[in-house]
Amino acid sequence: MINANTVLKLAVQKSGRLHDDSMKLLKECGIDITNGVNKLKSEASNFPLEVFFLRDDDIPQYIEDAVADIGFVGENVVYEKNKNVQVEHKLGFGKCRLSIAVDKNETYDGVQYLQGKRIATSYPLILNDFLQKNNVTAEIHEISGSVEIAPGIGLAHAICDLVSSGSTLFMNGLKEAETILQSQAVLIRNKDLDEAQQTILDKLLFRIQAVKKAKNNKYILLNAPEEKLGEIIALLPGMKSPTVTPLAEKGWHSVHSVLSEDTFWDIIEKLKNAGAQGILVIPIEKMII
Ligand SMILES: Nc1ncnc2c1ncn2[C@@H]1O[C@H](COP(=O)(O)OP(=O)(O)OP(=O)(O)O)[C@@H](O)[C@H]1O
Ligand SMILES: O=P(O)(O)OC[C@H]1O[C@H](OP(=O)(O)OP(=O)(O)O)[C@H](O)[C@@H]1O
Ligand SMILES: [Mg+2]
Repeated sequence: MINANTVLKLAVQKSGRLHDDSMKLLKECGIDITNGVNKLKSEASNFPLEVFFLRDDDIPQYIEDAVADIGFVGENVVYEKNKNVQVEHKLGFGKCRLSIAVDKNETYDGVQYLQGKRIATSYPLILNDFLQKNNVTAEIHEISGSVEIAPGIGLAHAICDLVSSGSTLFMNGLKEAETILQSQAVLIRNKDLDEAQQTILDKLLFRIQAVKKAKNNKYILLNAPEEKLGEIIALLPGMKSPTVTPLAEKGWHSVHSVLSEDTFWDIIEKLKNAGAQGILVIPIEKMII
C-alpha cells in the first residue's frame, strides 16, 4: 500500500545529454510530467513522483542529503562524486566511456607513457584511482570543460574525458589511448528510504524494467508450411513457447513469438532458410514477465 501522502522525489538533469532520455523514460513508464520552460520542480499528475531539474554534477549530493530520494545520472558522475548513494539500476541510455587521449601523432605504448606527464580532466578522482592502480605518477590538472583543447593550447600532454562517437577527439587532433570507465545513465537512490518510499520506488523499477525489456525484444509473426512447422518452432525461443494457429489456407500455420535484439537477425535468417514466409516484425511497447 502506498501512503497517500508520500511522494518520491526524483532528480534529473535540467538540460544536457541526459535530459531528454530521462523524460522519455518517465513517459514510457506512463508517468505524466509537465516540464514547463525554466521550471525547476514538477509533479507527476498520475504517479506519486516529484521531479527536480538539476545540474547533473549536483545530483549525487542531493541524494546523499535526502533532498531528493532517487536520481537519474551518469555512472561517471556517480563514481567521480563518490557520495554515499546506492546504484540501483542501469537505465540503458547516456552510454559513453571515460578515456585518456593523446595527440594523434604520439606513439602511445602503454600506461607508462603517462609517467610524469600532465593530464587535463574534469574527472580527477577516477583518473587518480586509475593512475595509482597502474603505478603511474602524473600531474592531474583539473578543468571543468572544453578538456579536448588542452593539449592543443599547451596546457597538458594528455586528457581524460568522455568519449562516445570519438568525433570531438578527432576534431581536436587527438586519439584514444586508454578506456578507464564504461558509463551509462543509472538510477541512484538514497540508502535510507522509508517503507512508503521504497514501495513507490519498487513500482517505478517494475515499470522501467518492463519498458527496457520491451526495447530489447521484438514480436514476430510468420507463416509456416505444415511440413516445416517443427523445424521452425525449434528455432524460436518465445516467452513460453510460440503461439501456433492454423491459417485459412490448408497446410499453413501462423506462428507468433518474441525474439531478443541480440539474436534477432541470426534467427530471422535461419527462419527464412527453414521455409518461413511473410515474416512481420512488430515493436513491443511493454513486456511484463
Ligand atoms: N558524448 C556523449 N554521449 C553519450 N553520453 C554522454 C556523452 N557525453 C556525456 N554523456 C553522459 O551524459 C552526462 C551529461 O552530459 P552533459 O554534457 O550534458 O553534462 P554537463 O555539461 O556536465 O551538464 P550539466 O549542465 O547538467 O552539468 C554525462 O555525465 C555522461 O554520463
Ligand atoms: O565522442 P563524442 O561523440 O564527440 O562525444 C564526446 C563529447 O561529448 C561530451 O560533451 P558534450 O557534447 O555533451 O558537451 P559539453 O562538453 O559542453 O558538456 C564530452 O564531454 C565530449 O566532449
Ligand atoms: Mg555537469
